[in-house]
Amino acid sequence: MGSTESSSAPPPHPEHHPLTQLWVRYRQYRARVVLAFVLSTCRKVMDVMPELLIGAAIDVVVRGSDSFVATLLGIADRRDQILALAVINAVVWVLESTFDYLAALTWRNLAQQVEHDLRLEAYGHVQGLDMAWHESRATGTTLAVVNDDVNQLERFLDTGVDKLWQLALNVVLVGAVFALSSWTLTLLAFAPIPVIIVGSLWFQRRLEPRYAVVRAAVARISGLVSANLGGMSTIKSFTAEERELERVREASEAYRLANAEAIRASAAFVPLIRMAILVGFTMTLLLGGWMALDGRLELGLYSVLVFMTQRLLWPLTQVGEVLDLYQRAMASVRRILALLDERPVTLPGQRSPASVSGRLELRDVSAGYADGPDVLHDVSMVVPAGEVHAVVGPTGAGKSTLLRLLLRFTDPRSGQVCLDGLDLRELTWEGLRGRIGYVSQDVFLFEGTVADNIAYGRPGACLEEVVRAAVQAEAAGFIEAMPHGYDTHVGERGVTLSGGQRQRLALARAILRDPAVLILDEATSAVDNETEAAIQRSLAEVSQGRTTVMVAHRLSTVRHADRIWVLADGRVVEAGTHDELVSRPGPYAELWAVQTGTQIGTMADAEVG
Ligand SMILES: Nc1ncnc2c1ncn2[C@@H]1O[C@H](COP(=O)(O)OP(=O)(O)OP(=O)(O)O)[C@@H](O)[C@H]1O
Repeated sequence: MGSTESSSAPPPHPEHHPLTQLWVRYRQYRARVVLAFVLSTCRKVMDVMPELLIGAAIDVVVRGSDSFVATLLGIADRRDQILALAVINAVVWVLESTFDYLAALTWRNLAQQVEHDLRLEAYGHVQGLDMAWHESRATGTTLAVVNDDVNQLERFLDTGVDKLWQLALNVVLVGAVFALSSWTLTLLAFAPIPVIIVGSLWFQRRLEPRYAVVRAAVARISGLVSANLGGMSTIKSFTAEERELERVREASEAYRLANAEAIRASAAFVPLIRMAILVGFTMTLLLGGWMALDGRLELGLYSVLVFMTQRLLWPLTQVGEVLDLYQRAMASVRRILALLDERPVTLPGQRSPASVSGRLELRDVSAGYADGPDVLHDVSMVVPAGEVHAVVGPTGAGKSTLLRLLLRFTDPRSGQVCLDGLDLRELTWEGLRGRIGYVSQDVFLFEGTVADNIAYGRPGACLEEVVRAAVQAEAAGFIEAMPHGYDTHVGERGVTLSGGQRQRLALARAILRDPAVLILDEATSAVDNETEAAIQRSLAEVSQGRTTVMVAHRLSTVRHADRIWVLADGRVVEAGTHDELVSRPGPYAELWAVQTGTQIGTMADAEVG
């Protein structure tokens, strides 16, 4: 859904009713929705027939050759008339069962299809939103929309819409039978309906905000639990289990109370409706009976109307339940549509050059987050194609922000970032990110095998290529030592691996991509000195012919870089080779002295680690 057809539909007005918005947005379902309504209607028509047939049968018994059936079908014999009614009855039941089956099939398949498509659309949409959007929103909140809210709509489409339609049809069809029989009884039987409708609308208005609160409470629990599961080691290390349990208890209690509020309102509905029904049913029974005794109403018709009053009014007790489902679904649809209406700020460009040399340039770049102050100020730097450059500086200096600009996770507030002289904003995602191998500070591994995780860098890579990348990233040794080697399953987020092992897998993944640009954000911070030295050697090899930008705290990691950029407070304060920088007093030389434990200026050739 969505990607093709919904995008060609005119954009629905956000203030329109959620169902109208769905109808406008997803025109591909319209034919199936209409078919489902037609089948439901046929089923309902068949459904009211048996009562009419009972009335006709009583009429046959009472009036014989003057009966309605005799007149209509031209059958004189009473036994034959009853036989004819029995045959019609059998046909009606078979038809009803058939329509019932087809209607249920259509509604349910539609519900499943919508659920499937909407979930995919919502997830696809979320993936397209800016990193800033993701960082500002609890994962669980988004999860609640993609899972729970989409399910809620499915439940409504599965049974709710059909039930609502059946109720409405019921009123119309039974109303027609009444109207054709006796106006007095019609008025009596229908008298409670306005009470029921006004009551329903009143309840609906009261329920709506309550369900919005319920949905928000669900999202809160989901957000909290998913964040806590991700941070379990921190919770345990601070023995904060009790505190966290308490926070979840509070969130769950808020959900329970919100639900209790909604239930209190919805549960009062049915008893109210029952009282209204009592009046209508009693009046039909009483006055209809008197009219039959007076000979003003045929006996057959009297029995039909008594049954029909039941049929008319009792189903209306379900209005509360259906409205319940309806309100929950509408609250969910609003949230889904609000998510789908989120627009990414960072949009891809149109260009995707066939080949890229990898020259990077920042021209007077200033950048920041949301409404906050600039965290990079007028940064200008050039990384010629094929060179290895490092960005160092104290924590909070803006190093990661600079890397984010290179990947276009965010755009500069002013200035330009260019690849091969082209502003990154002109490039497609594939044209930019497709050229980059990125190893982030917080390595993300997927549920799957080691080989799968490395091959993520280039789907379709053969095992030989995967192994070669692993060797280059100094990962082959520990992978081969694992019980199943490359087929070893790494748990969610790679929790079964050490930090250093995860980093090396991520490096192998980036190398396998064979990118023009390699971006490493603290890519070797978690490995020991020996492994780091080994990775350095392999990096020297893999960075041949590709531009590499690396951020590192450990200066020993970057000392062989072609150029080192020193950032402080969001500005470039120094730049040069390691030897140049250590040979003159400045922040780099100071940092180097601190890290090697030597005097400034005397340790240009110091070996570290
Ligand atoms: N997602 C964000 N939203 C708002 N501010 C942010 C965000 N990420 C970073 N910052 C702020 O931007 C500034 C620069 O942060 P950045 O992560 O770029 O520094 P860094 O040099 O990489 O630090 P570190 O060495 O600790 O990783 C900091 O003041 C930080 O608080």
